[in-house]
Amino acid sequence: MLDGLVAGARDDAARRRQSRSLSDVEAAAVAAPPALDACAALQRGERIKVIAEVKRASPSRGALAEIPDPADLARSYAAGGAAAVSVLTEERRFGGSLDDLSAVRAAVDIPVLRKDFIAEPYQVLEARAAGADLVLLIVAALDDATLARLHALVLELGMTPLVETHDAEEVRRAVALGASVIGVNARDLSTFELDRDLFGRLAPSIPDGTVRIAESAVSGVADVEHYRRAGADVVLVGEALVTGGDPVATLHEFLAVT
Ligand SMILES: O=C(O)c1ccccc1NCC(=O)[C@H](O)[C@H](O)COP(=O)(O)O
Repeated sequence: MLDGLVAGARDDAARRRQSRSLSDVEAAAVAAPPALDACAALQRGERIKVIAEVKRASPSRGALAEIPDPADLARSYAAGGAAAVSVLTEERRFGGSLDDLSAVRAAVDIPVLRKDFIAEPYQVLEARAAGADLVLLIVAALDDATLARLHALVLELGMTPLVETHDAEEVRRAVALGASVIGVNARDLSTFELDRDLFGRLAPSIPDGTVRIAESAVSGVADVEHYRRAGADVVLVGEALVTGGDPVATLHEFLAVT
């Protein structure tokens, strides 16, 4: 499944490159207003922090929510106290786009994450050009050399890499890279099964001082409490916010967790 998602994202990037060359996107990335300090925004606090996701659909769940105006949803997330907004920009299975990212960037003054299947420098440059502050790098999708190259490029452009892991070996690779923000995704990318205890098993291997993010599988406040007890500084939440009624009220519930 992951290979297919990465291949699709690469094909889509190649198509966009037909109308926007590497040098054009590079110039736009350099000219974009500076990225916000996402690492500072996500540092451990007295209360848990939330990255709130703009998520229309997913391979595991199909269509989730219409979201005609991602900027409006992002404003609600910011009003509810989210520390950052995640925008799924993958087009085929998640129904997202870089236009969504640009619209969200223009609407909020908190950090914005490009959540996609990033495998090439062109996609990192696109992210910066669209105003992203954070870029997802999925360890399972990248060999060490590519991971290091993309990680360095994200930093060079002033953004923060969110390095996503699924097992102990991937955490080891993320730590070896010097990642300052590491996510553990509870969703198995092959079976889509959710394991809410995975974060707790892997978190002790993530060095102190690193921002530890528990990604996926929050369906209610009990899951946020569970992740916090296991050491999460931040939870990344999609489905529960886009399907749960008033996102501001849901965020207030989650953000009360100490
Ligand atoms: O959500 C999926 O089905 C999915 C499948 C394959 C790769 C990635 C996938 N999701 C991306 C994410 O990591 C989540 O959107 C994000 O962590 C929020 O998860 P949730 O709160 O469970 O919607």
